[in-house]
Amino acid sequence: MGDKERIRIFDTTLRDGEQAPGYSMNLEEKLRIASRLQALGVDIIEAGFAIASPGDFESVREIARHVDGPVVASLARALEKDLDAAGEAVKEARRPRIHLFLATSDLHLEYKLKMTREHALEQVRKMVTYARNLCDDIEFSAEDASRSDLDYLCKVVETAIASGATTINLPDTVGYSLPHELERMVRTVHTSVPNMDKAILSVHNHNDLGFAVANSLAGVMGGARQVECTLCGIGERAGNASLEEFVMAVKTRGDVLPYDTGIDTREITKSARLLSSITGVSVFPSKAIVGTNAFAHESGIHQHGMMANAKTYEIMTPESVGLKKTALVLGKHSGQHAFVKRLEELGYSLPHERIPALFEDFKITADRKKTITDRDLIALVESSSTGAAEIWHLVDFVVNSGNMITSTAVVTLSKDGKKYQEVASGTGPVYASLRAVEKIIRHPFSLEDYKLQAVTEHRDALGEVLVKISDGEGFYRGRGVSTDVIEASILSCLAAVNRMLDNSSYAAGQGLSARAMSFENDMLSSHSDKAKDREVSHG
Ligand SMILES: CC(=O)SCCNC(=O)CCNC(=O)[C@H](O)C(C)(C)COP(=O)(O)OP(=O)(O)OC[C@H]1O[C@@H](n2cnc3c(N)ncnc32)[C@H](O)[C@@H]1OP(=O)(O)O
Ligand SMILES: CC(C)C(=O)C(=O)O
Repeated sequence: MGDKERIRIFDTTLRDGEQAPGYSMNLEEKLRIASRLQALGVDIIEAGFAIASPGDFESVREIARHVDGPVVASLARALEKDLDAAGEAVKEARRPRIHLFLATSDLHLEYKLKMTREHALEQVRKMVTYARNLCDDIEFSAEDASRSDLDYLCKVVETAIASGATTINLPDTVGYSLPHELERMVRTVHTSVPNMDKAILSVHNHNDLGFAVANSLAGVMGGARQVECTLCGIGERAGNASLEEFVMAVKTRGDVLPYDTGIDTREITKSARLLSSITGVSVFPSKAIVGTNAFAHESGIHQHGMMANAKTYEIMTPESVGLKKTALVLGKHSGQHAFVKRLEELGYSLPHERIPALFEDFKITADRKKTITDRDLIALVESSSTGAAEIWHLVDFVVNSGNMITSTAVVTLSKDGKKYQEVASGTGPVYASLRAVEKIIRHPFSLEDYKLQAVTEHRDALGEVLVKISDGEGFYRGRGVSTDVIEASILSCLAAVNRMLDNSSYAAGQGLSARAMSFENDMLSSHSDKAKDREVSHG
């Protein structure tokens, strides 16, 4: 680390970040973010824009009072009243800073500020001098620097430093620069402003074209030693450079980037989560570093590689950003290696020969559901066949139902490789389907109990149906699981039917239905007993 140059991290989550619609925070929330930023190890916290409102002033002042370590800054226009407010708000900070700005591009000067270049230069001289009399640490930003005439920009920077600025910030205010242009601007200011050695050069990049982090790295290569950024990249319009992306780029590519930051990267995830919980805005799942997918793998080939060596598909460890571990998410792209591993983690060491069928069921479920949770897997394993002979199988079904019509169901089952189809109607689609089953199997039964419940959360949850049927000889239970409740109902009914028919042939030999009865007794005495439950499941 010794030969690496230190880049200061200037966090503006509470100022530029808060300027994004939907990200307003109250005093208590800002204090929580500020103390998180302190734990993260940022060098400067821009706490707000003191003149903007009494609430903003109060927030800056309270953060200045509470923060211990980082510099606390307030933004100000190049106006005495703004500088007075900013100076007053940060004065109790252990390390206060006033950050004033004035635009330098002809576009902003002519249309927005209605100033000539000369007038603006004089205003910079006067206002930086004024600010320096209020505070020793003065940052001057040349707003819209990247669209400013470069010679004029250099003159403004020289004047600001001569008037007492200790940090010079060159914003790409509208995210217009390409990385090589940004680097060139910073390098030109760095090498041609005569008194540049008396101030630190800084960059502040917006993300309108998605270059904010790339431009920040380019700025550093051009000579900047302060980078302005925000948690999760929030900020005006498309946002600012994201703190976590810049910091992790510097850390991860330390082989070619001879820089270092003071950030404790293990605090990153916690910080992003706090921001999200305070603002109520969730992080885009694919967001680099802090998105829920940033350390998650769903495809079989990647999961297999990850199980062999995590470096195959991860360039940084989840622990390095404060995450516990990589997530191997099971979905339709997953393979058997990850599937078996997850089952083992859930406590299922299944015989080898059961895996292909289970995996096939898993793929069918995964085609229907967006993600497969642990509860889905448990439901799949638990509902796989282990008990009664599989006499009848579901081939397909169609139901026609509505609140103004009688429900009808067309069900096709197979037995010994032959298909059988029946149509039935009923007061609801489940009833109609079960009647069609009854017609096909030609063995009357009554439905004694029916329970439907979601086994997993979310709208695409697996539904579990538990039925109890009776043929007058005994009671038989069945369980079915599917994302479709009608299908789950038919499957549960078939599980019970197969049990019933299996038992009938047994009973025909024995002359009684003792097995069914004793099973029923078991079920009644231990309703939640998984082993019994498995005994009647349909495969
Ligand atoms: C690039 C950036 O992110 S800059 C920061 C942007 N953030 C914000 O604007 C959030 C906080 N802002 C506010 O609360 C308000 O805009 C205030 C309190 C600062 C000013 O409000 P108002 O006095 O009502 O002015 P308003 O916002 O309508 O217009 C901006 C005024 O500031 C002037 N101005 C803009 N930038 C500067 C500057 N750097 N130095 C001096 N004056 C400036 C404009 O010319 C305009 O002046 P005018 O009122 O004489 O025409
Ligand atoms: C005030 C400056 C730093 C700014 O936010 C910008 O130019 O985007």
